[in-house]
Amino acid sequence: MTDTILITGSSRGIGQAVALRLARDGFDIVLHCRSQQAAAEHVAEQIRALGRSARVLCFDVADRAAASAALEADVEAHGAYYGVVCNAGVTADGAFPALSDDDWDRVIHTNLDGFYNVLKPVMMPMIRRRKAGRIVVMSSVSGVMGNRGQVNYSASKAGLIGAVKALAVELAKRKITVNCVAPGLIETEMLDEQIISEAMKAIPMQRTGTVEEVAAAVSFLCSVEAGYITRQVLSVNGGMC
Ligand SMILES: NC(=O)c1ccc[n+]([C@@H]2O[C@H](COP(=O)([O-])OP(=O)(O)OC[C@H]3O[C@@H](n4cnc5c(N)ncnc54)[C@H](O)[C@@H]3O)[C@@H](O)[C@H]2O)c1
Ligand SMILES: CC(C)C1=CC=C(C(=O)O)[C@@H](O)[C@H]1O
Repeated sequence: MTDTILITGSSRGIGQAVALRLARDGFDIVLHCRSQQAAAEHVAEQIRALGRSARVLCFDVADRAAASAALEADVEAHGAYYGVVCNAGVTADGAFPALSDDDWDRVIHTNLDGFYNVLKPVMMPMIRRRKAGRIVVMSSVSGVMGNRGQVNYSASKAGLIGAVKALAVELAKRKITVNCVAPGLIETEMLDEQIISEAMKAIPMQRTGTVEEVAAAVSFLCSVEAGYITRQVLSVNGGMC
C-alpha cells in the first residue's frame, strides 16, 4: 500500500505546491482546506492525473473539535498517515501597539494551536503503524529571527520550532522524524508589493523564493533518505539568516 501524507492548507500557495510535489514523489495525498473546497478538489484532480490517490478534508485548524472529528474519521476509514505537513497559517501584521486582541488570538490559535489540533488526533495511529513516519511543520524566518510588525506571527512560528524540537525527541525511537521548514520571503498571496520591496534589502540573493523551492525542502524531509534527520530547522530564505 502506498504511504499517505496529509498537508494542511493545501488548496493554494506553498501547501498546494507541497501536495503536488509529494504526489510526484509517489505519495498518496490528503489535501486539507478551511473553506476553499472547489480549489482543493481541483488540486486533487491534478494529483489523480499523476496516478496517485487524493481526497479532501475541510475544517478550521483552530477548531479543535472539528479537526479531531474530521481527522479521526479519515484515519478510521483509510488508515494511519505516513506523514503530516502542518502548513496552514495566517498573518495579521502590525506594529505591536496597534495589534488588536483578535490579531493576536487569530494568529496564535491558527498557527500554534493548529499544530496541536491537527497532530494530536493522528499521532497514536501513526505510532501504532510501527513504521517510519515524517512530520514537517512550516515555520518562518520570522520565527527564527523575529520580525518587525510580526510579534504575534513571530511568536507563533518560534513556538512551532520549540514544539517540533520537543516532539522530535519524543518520537525519535519510533522512527518518526519531526522537522521544521522555515521559508523566507516566498511569492504567494500572503505577500504584497510593499512587503517585497522593503524585505529585498535583507535578502542576500536579492529575490523572493518560489513555492516549488519550499516544496523541494519538504519533499527531502519526507523522503526515506532523510531518515536520520530530526529536530532540525531547514531554512529556505536566500541567505537572510
Ligand atoms: N509566503 C511566505 O513568504 C511565507 C514565508 C514563511 C512561512 N510561510 C508559511 O507557509 C505557510 C503557507 O503560507 P502561504 O504563503 O502558502 O500562504 P497562503 O495564504 O497562500 O496559504 C495558507 C493556507 O492556510 C490555510 N489556512 C489559513 N488559516 C486556516 C485555518 N484556520 N484553517 C484551515 N486552513 C487555514 C489557507 O486557507 C491557505 O490554504 C504558512 O504557514 C505561512 O505562515 C509563508
Ligand atoms: C522578513 C519578512 C520579509 C517576512 C518574513 C516572513 C513572512 C512570512 O509570511 O512568514 C512574511 O510575512 C514577511 O513579512
